[in-house]
Amino acid sequence: MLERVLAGIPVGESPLRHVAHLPERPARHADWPAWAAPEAVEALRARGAERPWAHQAEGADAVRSGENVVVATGTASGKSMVYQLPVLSRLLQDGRATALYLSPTKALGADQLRAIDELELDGVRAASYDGDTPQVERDWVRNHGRWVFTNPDMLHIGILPNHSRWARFFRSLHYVVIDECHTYRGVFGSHVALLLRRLRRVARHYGADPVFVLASATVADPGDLGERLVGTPCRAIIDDGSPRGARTVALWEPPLLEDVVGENGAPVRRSAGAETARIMTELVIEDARTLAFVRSRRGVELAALSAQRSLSEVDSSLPGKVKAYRGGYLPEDRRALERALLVGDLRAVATTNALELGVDIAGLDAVVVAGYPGTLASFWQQAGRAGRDGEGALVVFVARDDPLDTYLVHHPPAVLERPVEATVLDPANPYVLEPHLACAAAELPLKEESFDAFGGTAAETAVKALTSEGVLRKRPHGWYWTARERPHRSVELRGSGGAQIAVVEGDSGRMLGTVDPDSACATVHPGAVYLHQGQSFVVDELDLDTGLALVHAESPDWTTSAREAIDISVLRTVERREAGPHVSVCLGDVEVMSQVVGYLRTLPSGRVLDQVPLDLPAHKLVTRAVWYTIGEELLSGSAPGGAGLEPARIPGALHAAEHAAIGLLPLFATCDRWDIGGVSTAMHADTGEATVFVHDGHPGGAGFADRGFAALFPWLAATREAIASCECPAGCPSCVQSPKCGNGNEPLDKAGAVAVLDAVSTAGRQAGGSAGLHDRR
Ligand SMILES: Nc1ncnc2c1ncn2[C@@H]1O[C@H](COP(=O)(O)OP(=O)(O)OP(=O)(O)O)[C@@H](O)[C@H]1O
Repeated sequence: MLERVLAGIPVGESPLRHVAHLPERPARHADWPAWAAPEAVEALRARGAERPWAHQAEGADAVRSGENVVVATGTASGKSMVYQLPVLSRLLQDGRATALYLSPTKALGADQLRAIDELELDGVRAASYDGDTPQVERDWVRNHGRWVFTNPDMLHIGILPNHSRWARFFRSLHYVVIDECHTYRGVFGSHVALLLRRLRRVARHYGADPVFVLASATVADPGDLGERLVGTPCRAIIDDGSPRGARTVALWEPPLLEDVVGENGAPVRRSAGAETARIMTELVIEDARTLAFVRSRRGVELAALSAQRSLSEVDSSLPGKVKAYRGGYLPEDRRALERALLVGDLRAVATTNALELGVDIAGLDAVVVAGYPGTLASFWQQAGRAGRDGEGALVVFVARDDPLDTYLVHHPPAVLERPVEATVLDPANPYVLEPHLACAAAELPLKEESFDAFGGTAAETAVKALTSEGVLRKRPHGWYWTARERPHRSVELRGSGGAQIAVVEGDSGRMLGTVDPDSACATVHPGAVYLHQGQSFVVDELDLDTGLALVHAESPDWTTSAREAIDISVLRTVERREAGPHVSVCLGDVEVMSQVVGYLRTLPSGRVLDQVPLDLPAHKLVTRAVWYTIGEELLSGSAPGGAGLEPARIPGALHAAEHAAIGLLPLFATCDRWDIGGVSTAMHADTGEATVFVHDGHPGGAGFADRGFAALFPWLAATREAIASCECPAGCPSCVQSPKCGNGNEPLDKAGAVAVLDAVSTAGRQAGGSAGLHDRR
């Protein structure tokens, strides 16, 4: 297959940066546990699981014996059985017992519910309770449901606030299943962690103490993720006993285009999407069943279309064998596509990450990953769809024009040998904690004993703040919510809070969706191209006062990206480390003033059409940041190991180092480059020195800057490598240009950035690496 996709490319122009062969892994089996209900075992066997794999038996045993468990094994390793076996057995053996299943999306919940229904076990009474459940059915589920399938949003807004109507269910709650729990990261993860603390408190109120079963893609330290999410220790099951076929992994960097120039004359690479369409075409001709993961819905449609076009020139029967798949399609259409791919009627499908989670598709011949999906965990989840028992499979990772992707294809161990990342979330963020404590108090009055479950002193401080603001009232028996309106609706689990901006089609008045007020200026500014379920709209007007963005349907050729100008001031330094006399590294609270000053229009080829100025208000954000300062002697080179930069080059060098560092932080913290921002300056008023800041993009922070602080020197070393290994002469989107730079990517000094990062890294090494640095709190 690899030879086929490389055929016709002249030697010397090969985009292949590395090829690795991953060996086959045979299955390890165990026996069905003696406690399992025979009907459940029979039903699972009838579905093809003759005997459990070793990790399934280990996990299920632990759950049955009352341990909280997080199972973090590979894609399609049968994680569902780890909860299905103990939950079904309990429901069959105890006619009162109940269980709750939570999934991050309604579609995944529906898939898992269908899998349970197909087992046809009497008396289990599994039912979904989400936004789509009709009112009459809701009453039935509350009164009779035994295994309730829902999502965090519905638990938050529909179930916990009305817990007294769910008394029967809570009283007998034995198990809570949290599927795909690695998706609960960043601010969303912090919200879900607090929601689960509220759930445990309500369950305890009814005398139940449920066991938690979490299923996760492989993540580093799953036990820690489980404990952070649930608030109590979790045993990690990681020793994967499922079989896996051999795989070849190819790292691919699209070539630079000769006749296209980007911003400031920078070279542009062929887009990952175009390259992916080409690879898909070759694989279809080779008769390989292929899945291509593309980052955007629009990209998915374009890749499928382009592959169909090329195939029509080969054989008129081939274009029909390629399709697109993404969220926003009707469930029955999605099912039909999944089936067609599984049975081989379809040869290739281009998809968004909608096919990454939960959907039971595995054993394909090839997977193409177009652009790093943000985390290694996601990458392996996607790659895991390829590989059948006893047969080879191909995985191609195609780099996008971006520093992180560049770094990865040039540093194969960072993809192939690095442990997957830990999932970052911070339930102590006061911006998240306070509203959940208000919800908790509205559910059941808060007592001092409750503080421990919500983070101890952080919770106490938050409750005091809420009391002095008049949100809660202290009475002899605890803190009470006294307003008539409950607080739940004002807490947005998937956003940072505050009133959402409604996106409305001007002509029809149809509401398409909502966006976070914090990101509205960047995503729905006038002129922005806004995608909704694959359809393209252009924003006519953004009114922040009324919370309205008016759009009309239009599909221009270009995409838009907002440009932000940012200013930062230090409110409090929480931690500070000195790396020798000239470099210090700090973590603290900052105030970020940002303003969207314009937007860039870019063609799919990468060619930048123009920058359009905008006049929008500035936005204030109080959050966490990591920053390092560099003394003048080290920048100029008068100190040993210095960067040797003329004063005129310093701003460009720092700016370039900051951009690339933002691009590389996702390697160390599970964030997206859009979750963080940065500022660099040759002289900062608060530090008195040249400073590079990288800050969280959410109020109160989401834990990303903290991760950056903990891993600063490895992070800067990777940043330096990403810049140095890019072959462009003076900076391009693959290394130091940023897609959201408010200064139009000027000034940028690529060589200067390498010199600065070398000087800082040397100072760090001489000070004894990150572990040996002098700490000052
Ligand atoms: N012990 C077993 N023996 C044979 N097949 C099994 C066994 N356990 C599970 N399977 C099958 O393996 C496939 C994957 O199972 P499942 O969907 O539970 O995996 P998963 O780890 O949850 O997947 P994902 O990574 O997509 O979340 C299913 O088709 C299931 O029927």
